[in-house]
Amino acid sequence: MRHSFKRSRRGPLTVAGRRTWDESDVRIRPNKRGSRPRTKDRPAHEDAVVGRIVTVDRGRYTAVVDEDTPRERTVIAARARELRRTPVVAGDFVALVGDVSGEPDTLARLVRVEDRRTLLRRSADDTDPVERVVVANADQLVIVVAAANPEPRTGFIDRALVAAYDAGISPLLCVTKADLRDPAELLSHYQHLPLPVLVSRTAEEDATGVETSSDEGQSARLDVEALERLRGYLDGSVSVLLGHSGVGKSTMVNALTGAQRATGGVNAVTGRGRHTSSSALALKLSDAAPGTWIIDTPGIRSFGLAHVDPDRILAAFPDLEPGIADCERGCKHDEYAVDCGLDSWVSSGQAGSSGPARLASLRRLLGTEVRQQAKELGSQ
Ligand SMILES: Nc1nc2c(ncn2[C@@H]2O[C@H](COP(=O)(O)OP(=O)(O)OP(=O)(O)O)[C@@H](O)[C@H]2O)c(=O)[nH]1
Ligand SMILES: [Zn+2]
Repeated sequence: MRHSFKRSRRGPLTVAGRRTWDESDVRIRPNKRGSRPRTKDRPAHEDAVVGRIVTVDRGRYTAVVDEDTPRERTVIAARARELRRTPVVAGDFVALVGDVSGEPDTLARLVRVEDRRTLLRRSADDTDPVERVVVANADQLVIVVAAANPEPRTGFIDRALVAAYDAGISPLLCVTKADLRDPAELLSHYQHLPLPVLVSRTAEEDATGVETSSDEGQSARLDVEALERLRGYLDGSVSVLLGHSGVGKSTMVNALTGAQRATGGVNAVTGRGRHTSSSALALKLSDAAPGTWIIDTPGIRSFGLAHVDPDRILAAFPDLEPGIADCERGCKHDEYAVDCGLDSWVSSGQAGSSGPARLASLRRLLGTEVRQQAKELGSQ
């Protein structure tokens, strides 16, 4: 401990080469799914271990190190002074020095944040250009809505989709409570989007179900087929779950993770009975491939989109994207755009028979920022 403390006085300032990082300085390096961030070319802290941040709470960073080895353990760390302006979020890979034993009452020092594959972020609201980092290194954004109770909001889904496409994260729509209402009408809005859909429901009496319960202890029996399909999508990836209160998120997460949240794992270490903070929490999926995590985001309810670049949304529509070749510089390609190349691209049939519907869907997303001034995610 003393050794590493001394190092902090001289060494780690070379890590960043500058002292005034802010969130926009964080580099994002697109990378193949599943590969670990590179640690070479980094002279400082050769003795550091790299861990995955599972949650952040009041200046304490909880990381899992030696993941999927017999020495896997949870280490609590404090951020080194020179990183005090660097955002560190669930899903980040970080370098830890000092006491990394993970024993009770030990505290490691977090000295470096590795390059990120993806970064899910939001503006404070549509008019505030300051970006907030939400979750790092996610492969997938699972947008959870209920077919009914609470009523699904297409505005919420659209905003989440835009945030996902912008971040280069694949979205997945998960509709729960299909036993209460047929979600067909809701889903018709999304049939022309690059968006896999999963429908979940409680099990019929004579069907196989998975016994689970919500964080509030309400028990439910979920249809096993839907749950297994979801598990198939999650397997091998890091997935962020996003959804309003009451949609059945914790019921599902507990079914998938064996309720680590309530009984052990991370929280045995943080000393709390269950995760109560509003920050994101990464949980390992039980019986899944190494590297399968879901990150629950209980506190994230607004998704300001001021930072979004329309071209990044377009990238999610490869059949339409070539159409912008003839657009004028700065064309927003939205419904108000004049002489947008997408119109002729689609009307000349180059995007196929579903082209017009796809373009309408794309434009709905591109207009999301303009259309919705509300801060609250899903309030329209
Ligand atoms: N009918 C029906 N009810 C469900 C289903 N899934 C969950 N529920 C119930 O919906 C209620 C809310 O579920 P939760 O899991 O607490 O929802 P949540 O999204 O985690 O909500 P917060 O914990 O407030 O964030 C509970 O009473 C569940 O038992 C479902 O597929 N069908
Ligand atoms: Zn255009």
